[in-house]
Formats: sequence, structure tokens, C-alpha cells
Amino acid sequence: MQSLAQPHSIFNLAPRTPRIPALAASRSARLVCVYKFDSSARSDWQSSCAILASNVAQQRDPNDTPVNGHKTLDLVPVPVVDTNAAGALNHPKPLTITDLSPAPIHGATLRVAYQGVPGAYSEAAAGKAYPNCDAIPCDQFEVAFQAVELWIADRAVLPVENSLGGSIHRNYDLLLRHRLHIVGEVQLPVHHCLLALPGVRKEYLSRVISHPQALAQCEHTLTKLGLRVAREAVDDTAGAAEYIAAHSLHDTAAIASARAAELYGLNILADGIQDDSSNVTRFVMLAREPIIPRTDRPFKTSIVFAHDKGTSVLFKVLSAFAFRNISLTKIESRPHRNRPIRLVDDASLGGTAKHFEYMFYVDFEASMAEVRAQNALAEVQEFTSFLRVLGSYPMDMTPWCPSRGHHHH
Ligand SMILES: O=C(O)C(=O)C[C@]1(C(=O)O)C=C[C@@H](O)C=C1
Repeated sequence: MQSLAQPHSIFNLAPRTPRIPALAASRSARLVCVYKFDSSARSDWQSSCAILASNVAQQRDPNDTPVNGHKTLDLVPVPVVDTNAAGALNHPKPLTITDLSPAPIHGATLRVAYQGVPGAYSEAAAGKAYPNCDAIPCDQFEVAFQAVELWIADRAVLPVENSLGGSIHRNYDLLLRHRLHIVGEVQLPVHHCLLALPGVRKEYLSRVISHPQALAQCEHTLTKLGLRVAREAVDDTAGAAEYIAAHSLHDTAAIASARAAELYGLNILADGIQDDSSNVTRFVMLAREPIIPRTDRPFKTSIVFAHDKGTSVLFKVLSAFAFRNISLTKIESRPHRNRPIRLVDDASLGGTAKHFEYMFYVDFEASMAEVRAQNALAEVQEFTSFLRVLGSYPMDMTPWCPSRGHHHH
């Protein structure tokens, strides 16, 4: 998420207490946890996470107060089991059946991490994916991933693509960098409003701020509304609304949800300002453990692969699905971060060719419980140098209800 203008970077939006700040020493910390987990020393692993969790709690700025008095998130550290304490005899505590369950303890509220502040579309997506969940705001996507990896949250909800703006590329890169599994998807109709402080009229505005995707989704409508003013990107839509309220900005409007207007005390100047009334964002749900694929309802599977060299590799890979009548719903290519370029010296070409290397992300309509999907992947593996199944999960089949409201001219 880039912030074009310095004054509106997320750091200057005065991150409030309920959000989990980025963890400074997170990278090494995560490695420690993964190692301990692999060695099955669950209690050691839990204590390292507890230390991390309390670091997170300490990093919060006690002077930060929310605009609208949101409940402060208290990061309850995982209970520390001190294996060195007298009485513990240095033996690791035996695992119990509940330790083995990836699902939360029965009856406990599912904690779902999302990027943004209350009123963001990602929060609504978390609520659609997991009704009655405890939605945990995070100031960056990276933090939402870490919250799940460190057991501070049970799931993360991540926007991956929008019907107007296309793929959210950075999130594809994050899926690869982290080890979480896709366990579901939700498609959320995104209905944007133009918000300003009470009493502010369109004519007073000299800038519109929002998430870059939201600005892109309303580009034409803003122009049609006569708003040929500066547009500035911030980290999330609701954060833009909060910023206007917190700084009493009378010359600035935000593009955000009606719920954000309510939460931050702003007026709705225009309703349904997305350029297309069927504006939809697709989110994926992430968990530490994959779900067991089934065949009793429509499933989707997401994979990522790379290939070394060879002729028509992409064609061969895609034909593995086509010959089995498996439909692809999405294909995306991203730079191969570890090896972005392949140099080919060729005298007949008169020098060195620099080929760009890619990671390919493919979603297809089949469950990994189906033999045809297993066979297709076995074949894909033959043509690729790297292959990972990101998840096999139920498709969002909720009935189509386009965003209400119409354009304002
Ligand atoms: O800023 C928000 O409210 C978000 O939830 C992020 C986000 C995105 O990343 O695309 C989600 C849905 C909309 O497409 C606009 C913004």
C-alpha cells in the first residue's frame, strides 16, 4: 500500500490503540516460532509467542486515543509455561487433544485480523466470512499475517482482487512469503460514499483522500461530480474518514463506506460513487492449517508455480486443466522475487537477452479431493520447478445482489 502524500501515511493517521502495530523484530521472531513448532515443543513455542505478544502490547502508544472511543484491544498473551521453574522438571508439558485442534476452543469467538480501521471494507468482509467474529484491526497486511502466525488471531481476511481495479498485487506476494493457507473466499459488493464533515459542501473541497483502490474505483464518477481536485492515497478507506474527523479538515473528503460515515461522524455528500454499480472485491480467508477438501459443494483451488525454462510451459500447464474440463477462474503473473531475470548470452542475437521470470498464480474450479484435480497437479509438477497449493476451499456462492444506489451526476 503506497501512500502518495506524506501527511496521510498510516503513521501520521495516528494509529490508535486497537490496531496492532508492526512488530519490529518480527522476522527473526517468526523463525523461532516455526522452529519450535516443528520440534513439537509446544510449551516453548507458546512462551516465545507470549513474549512476542507482550512486546506488541508494550509498543502501543498509551497517549493515542480513538476518535470514536472504540474498545481497546487487549492482546492477551498466550499463557507462559516456564519449563525452567522448579516443579516443571524441565520436561515439556504433554500435548492434550485441544492443542492439536486448529479450530478455536468451542464457544470462543473467532478472532479475525484485517487491514484497516473499523468501517473498512475488509472489516465488513471479515464479518461476512465469519459472522459474529471478533474483527481485529491491523495497520498493515503484514501485521495481519503475523497476528495469525503468532496465534493472536485465528484467521486473516485479505483483499486479492477487485472487479474494477484488478489484482491487489502486493497481497499475492505476501501469500507466497508467508506459510498461511487459503481456507475460503468472500466476495463483497463495494458501495462507496463521498464523506465530509457536517456543513461541508462539494464546492469547498480541495482534495479527496482514500485507499488507492477506492480512488481508482471512483475515478470517473468524481470527475462527473465536478471534483477536479487533488486525490491522495491513504492506507484504508475508513482511515481516511477518521483522519478528516480527527483533524477537522473542512477542505477534504474521503471515499469510504456509509458505516465509516456513521463511526466517524461524517456526512454523506454522494452515495454509490463507484464507477460500476456491480463493484465487487474478492477476499480470501487465511488460517494456519488448511481445511480438508470436500466434494459435496463447489470448491476452488489456488496454486502458484514457477518454471525454469522450456518451450510452451505455460501452455502445457494450462492444458493439464483444460483436458480434464477444469475451468480456470483466474491467472496472474508476478515477478519471480528470488530470480527476477534470466540472462541468455547469444551471439546470434547480438548480445545478452534479459528474460523476465515470473511466478504464476492460478485459481481453478475443482477440489483437491477430486482425482482429476490431483492428476492435473501431478502433471503440472512435471513442467514446473516450483509448485505450491495455496489452498482448496469452498467457492463463495452467495446470491448475486449488486451494490444498491446509482451514480450521481
Ligand atoms: O480500505 C479499505 O476499506 C479496504 O478494506 C481495502 C480495499 C482494497 O484493498 O481494495 C477493499 C475493498 C475496496 O476494494 C477498497 C479497498
